[in-house]
Amino acid sequence: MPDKHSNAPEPGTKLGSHYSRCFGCGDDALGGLRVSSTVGEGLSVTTEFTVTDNHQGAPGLAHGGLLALAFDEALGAVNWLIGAIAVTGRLETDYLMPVPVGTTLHITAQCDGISGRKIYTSAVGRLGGPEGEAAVRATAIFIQVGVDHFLSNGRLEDVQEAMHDPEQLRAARAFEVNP
Ligand SMILES: CCCCCCCCCCCC(=O)SCCNC(=O)CCNC(=O)[C@H](O)C(C)(C)COP(=O)(O)OP(=O)(O)OC[C@H]1O[C@@H](n2cnc3c(N)ncnc32)[C@H](O)[C@@H]1OP(=O)(O)O
Repeated sequence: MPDKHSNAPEPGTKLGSHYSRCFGCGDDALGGLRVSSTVGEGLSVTTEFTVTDNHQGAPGLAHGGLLALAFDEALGAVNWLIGAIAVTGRLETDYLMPVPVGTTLHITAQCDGISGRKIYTSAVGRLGGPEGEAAVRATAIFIQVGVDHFLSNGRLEDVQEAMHDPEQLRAARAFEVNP
């Protein structure tokens, strides 16, 4: 298990978006999920995702791919706690119960360990409250990368815009512990 970084936010702290145009957590992504995560105990976060009319796959039920997105965000937020910049290498989801429109999925995500650049994480999403019945479970492996991953692979205009965005710079500073 990695140590929690000494600069990691305290439990109860709401984590911001890592990028304003992120479809999972950004405020500027049209139709995006806009989920936000809160620091939990140890190396964990909690994330709530409320299913709306726009998130349907089958009539009245959440689309599994969008649920996977919410889990990708929640699991990825764990990386803030260890000061790691990382991208999703593998994401596995188990759908245990249908998730109806109008319900809120209460997700708890945690770090399970690291090995080299790999960060192993897992999460459970419950309905009806944080102690409710488990509806979705997920595991993910994130791979630590350097900032050059985004500079080399991202679209230049987006990278440049992000580099001039004070909010984005604030998010990037949170990762400076492991540039
Ligand atoms: C500024 C603030 C911004 C902050 C920005 C925060 C961004 C969050 C974004 C939100 C989350 C996303 O959507 S991320 C977007 C979706 N994901 C991606 O686009 C990733 C695309 N894939 C890649 O770019 C690449 O394949 C990488 C970087 C993941 C790995 O390439 P690499 O760097 O050459 O590393 P490589 O040597 O192959 O692998 C290193 C180790 O990881 C393992 N590994 C590699 N890929 C996988 C995999 N898919 N599943 C399992 N394990 C894997 C290898 O076995 C190896 O283990 P061992 O031999 O050492 O044991």
